[in-house]
Amino acid sequence: MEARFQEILNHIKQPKEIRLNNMLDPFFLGADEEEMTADILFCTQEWEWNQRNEIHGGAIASMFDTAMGVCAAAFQGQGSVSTADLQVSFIRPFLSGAFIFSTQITSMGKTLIRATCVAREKQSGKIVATASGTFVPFKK
Ligand SMILES: CCCCCCCCCCCCCCCC(=O)SCCNC(=O)CCNC(=O)[C@H](O)C(C)(C)COP(=O)(O)OP(=O)(O)OC[C@H]1O[C@@H](n2cnc3c(N)ncnc32)[C@H](O)[C@@H]1OP(=O)(O)O
Repeated sequence: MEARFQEILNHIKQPKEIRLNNMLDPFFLGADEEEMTADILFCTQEWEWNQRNEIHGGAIASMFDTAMGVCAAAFQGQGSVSTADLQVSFIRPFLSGAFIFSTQITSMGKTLIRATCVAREKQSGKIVATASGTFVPFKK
């Protein structure tokens, strides 16, 4: 399973062009195949800041999209996924540093993959945001 995650992350980090997934720079920490859970680390960057020097909510939503999308693609075994919906709760500001996004694939259906994700500040372990999303195997 680790090889599959690395394959996906290498794939999204490879392009020389500027791409959002690439710029967010996700780092794989570990996965449990039976539980369909995985941890992905994001280290915040200055371009993600809002005017108050917090991480912009859109960047946080993108981290959730990438974390859960990578997990959905990894646990489905092959191919990519499209995001059908994404719901985010912003609990505490992302001030700086590193954040661990722990995804759980809650349902691997025939047509829909459902996931939840909890983001914690790495240093304190405090929950800073939560999300849920629905993903669809990419057909084209
Ligand atoms: C080596 C390893 C490799 C593996 C590599 C894994 C990488 C893994 C990374 C995961 C990490 C990233 C995660 C972020 C992922 C996102 O950023 S995805 C971007 C945001 N999401 C979207 O844009 C999804 C847009 N929505 C849709 O495509 C569809 O609504 C859904 C979600 C597939 C659901 O399908 P559906 O309900 O059956 O709808 P469907 O009728 O198929 O499509 C609706 C319309 O969209 C059109 N459409 C659908 N897809 C397309 C398309 N691609 N082009 C043009 N039109 C399209 C259809 O033609 C249709 O248009 P009309 O015929 O009505 O005019």
